[in-house]
Amino acid sequence: MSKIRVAVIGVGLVGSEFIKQLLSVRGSQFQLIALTSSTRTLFSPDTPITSSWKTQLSNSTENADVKSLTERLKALVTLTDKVVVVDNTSSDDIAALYPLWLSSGLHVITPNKKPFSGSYTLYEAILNASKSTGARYLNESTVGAGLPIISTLKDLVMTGDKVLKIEGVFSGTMSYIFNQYSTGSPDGPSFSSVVSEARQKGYTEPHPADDLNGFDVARKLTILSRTIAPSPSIYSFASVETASLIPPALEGIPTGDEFFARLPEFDAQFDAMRKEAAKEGKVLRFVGVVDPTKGEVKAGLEKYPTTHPFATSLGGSDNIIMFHTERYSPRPLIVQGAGAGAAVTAMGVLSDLFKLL
Ligand SMILES: NC(=O)C1=CN([C@@H]2O[C@H](COP(=O)(O)OP(=O)(O)OC[C@H]3O[C@@H](n4cnc5c(N)ncnc54)[C@H](OP(=O)(O)O)[C@@H]3O)[C@@H](O)[C@H]2O)C=CC1
Ligand SMILES: N[C@@H](CC=O)C(=O)O
Ligand code: NA
Repeated sequence: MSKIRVAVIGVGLVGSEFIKQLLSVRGSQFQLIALTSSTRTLFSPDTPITSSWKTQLSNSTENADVKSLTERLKALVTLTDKVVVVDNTSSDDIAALYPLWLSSGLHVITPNKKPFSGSYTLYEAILNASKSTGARYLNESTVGAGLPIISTLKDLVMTGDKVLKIEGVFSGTMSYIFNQYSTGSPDGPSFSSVVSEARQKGYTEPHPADDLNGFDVARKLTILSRTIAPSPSIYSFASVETASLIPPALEGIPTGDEFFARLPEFDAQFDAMRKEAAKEGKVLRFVGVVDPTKGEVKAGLEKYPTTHPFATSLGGSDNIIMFHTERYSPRPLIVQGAGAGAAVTAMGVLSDLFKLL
């Protein structure tokens, strides 16, 4: 039986859950052979990595060295056995290695948005490297976590449907925040307290400012645009028209902890926005739009009537994504459900691994 050998890079929230789910697949053709944290590498092609992986990794004497790991992984690729790198980091340095991995015949699976939403030069290098060897990259969890968003979009495009517009709530963090914060009532919990809850629930990016500045949504919109048709017209996610929620005084704060310490200073500012929306009979929701027909890609905070589906049907970290296409018109194809959190994100990553079988 041919094998798929799996090397995991990044063993944080999603990485740990992915390992747990992977190790519980019964009768598996998958063999976990390597782990890399930001400080340690464990390369173990012969001795199984087990549910005691944390101890195995911390007992490893090898410092983290992804380039040297890459060389060893390359040597394991055969005509029948695949080797896949699962990147569970949010690192740009790791993203820069995708062309090397793919051109070395290593498949790549990831929830990391950075490789696909950064510079078009990197994105093009990823596409070309994948084409040159046939090694695949799969990134379902980059948009809507485990929800079938990328696979649905690929199916629509591949079968000749024309995408007219994709719109929705693309951020689990923003969804959670505004579902709790803006319910149509002028009062409620403080803004900083609900952001803090979103972080505790594992919905936020490693630095929560990356959610609140809208960049996470801008990255997802870039990925969707490029999945419809690769084009340098969005040179990077920074070209997306994005309305940040970060008060100017908190821009550029280096750590999440410092950011949280100062966020309560701005609760009154957010409260005024909530009150204004409630006065109009509306709620606040952070939405994104990709409109290939108008060439428009944008993300920002909008007001919706309390009867709108974005107000009535979302709870928790739900994403809702509406695909308006030639075939799905005038009523869109809609995907909805939890769009952040370790369990559903790791499930999306594992489902990509099954696609390699
Ligand atoms: N949480 C969620 O709901 C979702 C997350 N994602 C994506 O999943 C990815 C992981 O998120 P999450 O698990 O929440 O974040 P975490 O911060 O919990 O995990 C990221 C891990 O990557 C490690 N890391 C960073 N750089 C390197 C490196 N160069 N080599 C090896 N390891 C490294 C970090 O180690 P250290 O802490 O030591 O720096 C950390 O353990 C991100 O790209 C995120 O955008 C996607 C969808 C949903
Ligand atoms: N921080 C992101 C995680 C998933 O992509 C979000 O809140 O949606
Ligand atoms: Na998804």
